[in-house]
Amino acid sequence: MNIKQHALAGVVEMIPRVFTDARGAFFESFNAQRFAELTGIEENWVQDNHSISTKGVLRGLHFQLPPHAQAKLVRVAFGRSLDVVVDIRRDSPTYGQHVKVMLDAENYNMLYVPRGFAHGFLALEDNNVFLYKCTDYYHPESEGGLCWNDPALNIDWGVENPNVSPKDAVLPRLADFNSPF
Ligand SMILES: Cc1cn([C@H]2C[C@H](O)[C@@H](COP(=O)(O)OP(=O)(O)O[C@H]3O[C@H](C)C(=O)[C@H](O)[C@H]3O)O2)c(=O)[nH]c1=O
Repeated sequence: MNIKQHALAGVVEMIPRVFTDARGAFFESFNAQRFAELTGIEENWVQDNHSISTKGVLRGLHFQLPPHAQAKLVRVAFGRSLDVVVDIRRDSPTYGQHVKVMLDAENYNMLYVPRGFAHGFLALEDNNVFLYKCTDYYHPESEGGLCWNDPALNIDWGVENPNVSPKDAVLPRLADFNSPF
């Protein structure tokens, strides 16, 4: 497995070692020991999520508030997604900044999203299968989010009118968000 640090401290992309043969391919999609060795990060992963989207669906930008904040390990098992992570750690020098990572099932890459970051993705193909591990359980009372097209975030999603849930359509802008991170 190779890792790539991104511009936002703590956000790490991993590309696993893939074994191919005449039958197809095999790779370890998660190995706690290898993860800790490579990233120096020790996490207790407690929940796996499986998210299926049609092309043009945008989910985000989401997070859970402390004490139920989640780190996530995200990947695409079928299709491609433009994954976006926004730094919402109030004292961070990169507060409000984002990174975009193309998660492609054919590249097998995955992304570690630490606590203190808002997360979202745009499904670029139909039957998009987005899988991710979380370090805390779903706690709906702690759900938070930011508006996907907040001009202050300046995120170029590459689309004008994604398919956004009614809940996501009314998420606040960064200026109206008082970060507890
Ligand atoms: C997240 C979650 C949702 N649900 C239920 C609640 C709703 O009845 C239904 C859909 O939930 P929601 O519309 O919040 O799903 P997404 O819009 O995909 O939310 C996720 O999208 C972005 C990309 C994230 O990073 C978060 O993990 C998460 O917020 O699943 C659960 O039962 N458990 C869960 O962990």
